[in-house]
Amino acid sequence: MKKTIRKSMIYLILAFLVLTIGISIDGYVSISMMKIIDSALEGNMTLFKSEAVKIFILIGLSLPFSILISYTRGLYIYKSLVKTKITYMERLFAKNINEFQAENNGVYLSSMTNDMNNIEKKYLEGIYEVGNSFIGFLISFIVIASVSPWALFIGIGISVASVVLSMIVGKPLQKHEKHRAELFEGYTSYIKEVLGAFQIIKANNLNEKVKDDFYNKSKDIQYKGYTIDKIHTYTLSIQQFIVYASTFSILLISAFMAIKGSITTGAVILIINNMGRVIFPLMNLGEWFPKIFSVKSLFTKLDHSLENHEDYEETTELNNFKNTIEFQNVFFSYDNKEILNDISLNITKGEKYLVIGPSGGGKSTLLKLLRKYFNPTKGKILVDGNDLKDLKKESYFKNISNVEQQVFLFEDTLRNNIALYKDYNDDEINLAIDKAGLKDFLKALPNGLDTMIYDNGKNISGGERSRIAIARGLLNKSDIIFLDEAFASLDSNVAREIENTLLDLEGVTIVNVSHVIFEETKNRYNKVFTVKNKAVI
Ligand SMILES: Nc1ncnc2c1ncn2[C@@H]1O[C@H](COP(=O)(O)OP(=O)(O)OP(=O)(O)O)[C@@H](O)[C@H]1O
Repeated sequence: MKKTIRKSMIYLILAFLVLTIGISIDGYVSISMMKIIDSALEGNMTLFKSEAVKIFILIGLSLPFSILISYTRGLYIYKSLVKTKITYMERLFAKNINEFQAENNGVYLSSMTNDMNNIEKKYLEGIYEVGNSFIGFLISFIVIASVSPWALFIGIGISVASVVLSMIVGKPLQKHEKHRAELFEGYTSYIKEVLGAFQIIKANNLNEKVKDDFYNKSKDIQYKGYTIDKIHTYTLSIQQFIVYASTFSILLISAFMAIKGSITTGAVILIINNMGRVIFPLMNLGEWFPKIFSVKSLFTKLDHSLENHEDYEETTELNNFKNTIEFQNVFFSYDNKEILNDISLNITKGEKYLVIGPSGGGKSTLLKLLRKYFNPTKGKILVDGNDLKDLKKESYFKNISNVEQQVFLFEDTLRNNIALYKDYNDDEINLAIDKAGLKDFLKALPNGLDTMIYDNGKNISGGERSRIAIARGLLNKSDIIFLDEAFASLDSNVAREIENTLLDLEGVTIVNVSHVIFEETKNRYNKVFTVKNKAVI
């Protein structure tokens, strides 16, 4: 993820360039001020006139530059953050389905909210602030050093002490930030779960338990935040002490030098004026370095959660499914739990298959292998002679439609939910709706296909959801449709009707995992597979 941010470096360089010019103008203004004060003390009218003109020009320039400084800063943060978020999404959707499902979604939710916020507030803003401080410090330092080289030595001492201190403090902070990010993951998952289980919690009087759990989780996060803030406060106090002690040393030295006559009164005022510009950047460095270091562990965590552990290179495209899917001595285990043992079977294009068997027997697992969510632990699945493992996911997925047990509905129109954002005309959509048994449902909707579905279809019944998923599959005109308990929420007449429609589809291969079995439709399947005791009969 860090590499992504580096790609927005050009905006950072632009921002620093504008910053350097803006701060240099301020530096010139203070040198001019020194000369004007000295000209007044010496009664030198020529010097006064030339410096007065200069100072007006410089002050005139400072306005557009201060506007440009905030504009380029904003542009850098905006471009870098958008790029980081987009890269995160791209990498997230490059994850294998099985590996994504193995993780708790809370990890990703927390990364997209809390971690991204930390990257913006601590890393991106931190890098800018460090650059700003460094440039500011350097220019004020040159300005002071041009009238008093002694300040140079003291300044170097201050910088070294501040930077070393920040590095030392940065280490434990990294550990605490990493721990806080982990606590946030747990917290986000918990909130997701509690909101999802709102009805169950209310109906079973679990409010008190939820309150206690919530208290413990929030307390841990807040306490971690408090620990991190404490470390920041200690560092800042020590930094302030170092900076103040050094500042007053510079002040005393410059006053002493003025008494001795080695610098002018104007130079003393210049040093005092610029002292703030040296102090502030140093304190800023002390504040931002530890924050930047603390985010380093977040990048490692993000990269780790986005990695695919099984990094197999898929090499083959599948344009159309033409002949067969063949299981050759397939074994499959979740971790060490064996579910399928030495399965060999054939699925032929255009034929219809019913998959039945006891609960927990492995029917959905068989379907997951067919859907390429998992690869076999041993053995091969060949699609038209190509190893399914080698088929590029996108090309395989174009040929199949999945009607899942859990149907997700987007917050969008019914049309987009059925067409899944692809270009189909109303006639095609209406035909799929008819075949999926959604005609009466559509008639009753106030805006027909343009009716909005909200909040994952909370006003839509389980049966209507299944029929929307079936309509998706029919509209997609895929070569293969995989159904997993698609009829479970439908009344028997509707279920039988839709099943017949699916069985009538010519040239389309259907694999239907179902507990709902009708004797009259069962006979229409070319084969019935029973998945039981790790075998398929
Ligand atoms: N992701 C997973 N990790 C570990 N074990 C799993 C996973 N998914 C399923 N299992 C286990 O594998 C076995 C087979 O599950 P599967 O979902 O394939 O059964 P099924 O026949 O479809 O059951 P049902 O009819 O109840 O849906 C079960 O014992 C289940 O607990």
